[in-house]
Amino acid sequence: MEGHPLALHDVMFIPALVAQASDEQNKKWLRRAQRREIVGCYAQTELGHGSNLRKLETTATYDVSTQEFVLHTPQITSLKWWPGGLGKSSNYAVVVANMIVKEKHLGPHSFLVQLRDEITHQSLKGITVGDIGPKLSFNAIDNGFLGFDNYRIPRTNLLMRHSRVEPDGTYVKPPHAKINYSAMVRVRSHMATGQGNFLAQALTIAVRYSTVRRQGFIESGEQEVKVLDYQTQQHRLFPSIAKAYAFTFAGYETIRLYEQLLKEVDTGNVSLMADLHALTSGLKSVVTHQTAQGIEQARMACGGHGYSQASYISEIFGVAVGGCTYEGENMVMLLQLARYLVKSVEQIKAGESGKLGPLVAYLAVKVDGVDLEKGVEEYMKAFQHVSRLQTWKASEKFLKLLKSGEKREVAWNKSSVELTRASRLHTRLYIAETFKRSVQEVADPRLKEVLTDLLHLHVNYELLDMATYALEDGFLSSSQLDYVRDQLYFYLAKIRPNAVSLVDSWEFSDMQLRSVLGRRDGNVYENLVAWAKASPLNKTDVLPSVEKYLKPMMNSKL
Ligand SMILES: CCCCCCCCCCCCCCC/C=C/C(=O)SCCNC(=O)CCNC(=O)[C@H](O)C(C)(C)COP(=O)(O)OP(=O)(O)OC[C@H]1O[C@@H](n2cnc3c(N)ncnc32)[C@H](O)[C@@H]1OP(=O)(O)O
Ligand SMILES: Cc1cc2nc3c(=O)[nH]c(=O)nc-3n(C[C@H](O)[C@H](O)[C@H](O)COP(=O)(O)OP(=O)(O)OC[C@H]3O[C@@H](n4cnc5c(N)ncnc54)[C@H](O)[C@@H]3O)c2cc1C
Repeated sequence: MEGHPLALHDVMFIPALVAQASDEQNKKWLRRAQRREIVGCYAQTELGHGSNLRKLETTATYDVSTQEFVLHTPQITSLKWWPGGLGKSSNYAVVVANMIVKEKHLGPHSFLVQLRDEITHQSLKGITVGDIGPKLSFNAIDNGFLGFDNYRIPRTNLLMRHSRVEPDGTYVKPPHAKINYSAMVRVRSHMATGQGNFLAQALTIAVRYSTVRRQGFIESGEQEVKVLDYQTQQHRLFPSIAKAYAFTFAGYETIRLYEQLLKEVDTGNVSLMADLHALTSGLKSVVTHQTAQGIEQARMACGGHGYSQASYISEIFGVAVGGCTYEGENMVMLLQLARYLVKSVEQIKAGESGKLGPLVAYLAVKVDGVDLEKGVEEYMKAFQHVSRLQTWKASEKFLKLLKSGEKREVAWNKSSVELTRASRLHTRLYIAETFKRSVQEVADPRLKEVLTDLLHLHVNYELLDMATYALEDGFLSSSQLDYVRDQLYFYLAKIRPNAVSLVDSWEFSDMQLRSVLGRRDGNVYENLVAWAKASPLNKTDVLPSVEKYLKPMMNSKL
């Protein structure tokens, strides 16, 4: 859970080689990396810049006389800062640097760079490298810093699957300007399943514990109830169970799309890139934010014991919440999706709705109302409506400012809160639709019934959560919202008997969960006592600090 020093080797270093190195280069490097003869990381972010990649300061200047690139970090803010596994473990890195050839700045490109001696592991001359120190979490990963002092690498270490620099310095452009960002798109494509998994772990702990913990009464005179029987507890946990499933389904789809993209790019077809970038930018942002919220609710649902490290939920939270920042800060990524949404609106206004991709086609189709009692399809129409409403509103605001003479960037900034709202709603629609499609495809009727209950819970919870948008233009009436509320409570109660099976179906072992509260056998109290007794403070009855500090204080006559 805390990560491990080779995580980035598998998650980004190897995928960057696969996607960006040529076949010839990979004959040299990939097999060695896969056999872990060399250990690598992905070094892009700098002390001064992470989000704005065009302003990365590390330069790779081509020296035609020696056919080498000279890597250099000219000032303190140019140091690479944050890359996982960089500090101590890696001896190689895929380094993203601004490439300069014949004095022309050609933007960020990826290079394979050796950092440490393969035998002694000592850092090489011209390289400064180390660990950035303790973090909120993820402390088993050595996130690092890296500086270059005119460090030379061969020309052939530029990853050349899509763009090339010939020996004489001729630059061959990639088929798409952002193709070098593929390692990030890959991780973003995997994040929905990864985050769904974090959420699932926290929920397994909280749901299991909630069937062990008894506190208070629902009907007087009865035995104290399992806290999971309280409607508030169910409302705290069950919508997140639905989300963990929904995120996993959405993630399967984006992983498949990424694999498809890789194949298409190899045949020169880059048409999927913009769609996948927009989709994964929104998805990573919404999923990480909602996962962090869901995990924190799971912790609070465990009361005081949730705050103990014995719950392990705080560690899961610390790791998961990092996802709101890494692979693109969430606001920045929501604004990337917003660019795509605004462009879609501009297309519709220009009478080109036919050109819209399938995920945004709904933006052109107005619906006057819905009959929610007819089922999930009507909820989808309601989600489409609120997303369309907000997307148009935000886009119109931006376009109006533009028309009034504001500079594009200023108009964008003044509309950005509204734009991020549109991106979230669009992404939540996508999550609901993939959830619906995935449940429809389930063959086993008993499984399908339980998942359908979760889907119903999800759509009711979501619609209620975005109700202000739907009420704003009278699309939904307050009596329709009463219906949604009733449905929500109905499904909370319906899911209760299956709640433990739903979390057990994720099959986390006790070793994986590392939680005293979430133990499969339910023996929470005995093990909490044993866990407390094992605390380092309990190794001796009287601590040395008693003689050193407490006694002098207690005996002082002052
Ligand atoms: C098994 C798999 C993994 C499982 C993961 C599960 C979790 C498990 C945990 C494991 C360990 C944890 C790992 C943590 C690892 C973390 C790694 C990192 O964080 S790496 C660094 C990540 N950094 C970023 O994400 C930086 C964010 N910034 C950007 O991406 C860009 O700067 C930007 C997109 C914000 C802007 O880019 P820029 O070049 O400046 O764009 P322009 O303004 O010039 O142009 C915008 C234009 O380009 C299009 N665009 C941008 N990016 C892409 C892309 N990737 N693909 C396609 N198109 C792209 C964009 O849409 C715009 O198009 P336009 O038509 O002009 O609107
Ligand atoms: C756990 C962890 C692991 C990481 N691993 C790696 C790794 O392996 N390799 C690597 O290269 N990097 C890694 N990073 C770095 C990470 O990718 C960056 O921190 C991230 O992309 C955010 O960039 P930043 O730090 O520059 O944030 P900033 O951009 O400085 O964000 C600060 C604030 O400014 C806002 N902001 C910035 N730009 C805009 C804008 N255009 N519009 C509106 N608001 C804006 C943001 O929303 C945010 O609120 C890791 C980070 C973490 C936390």
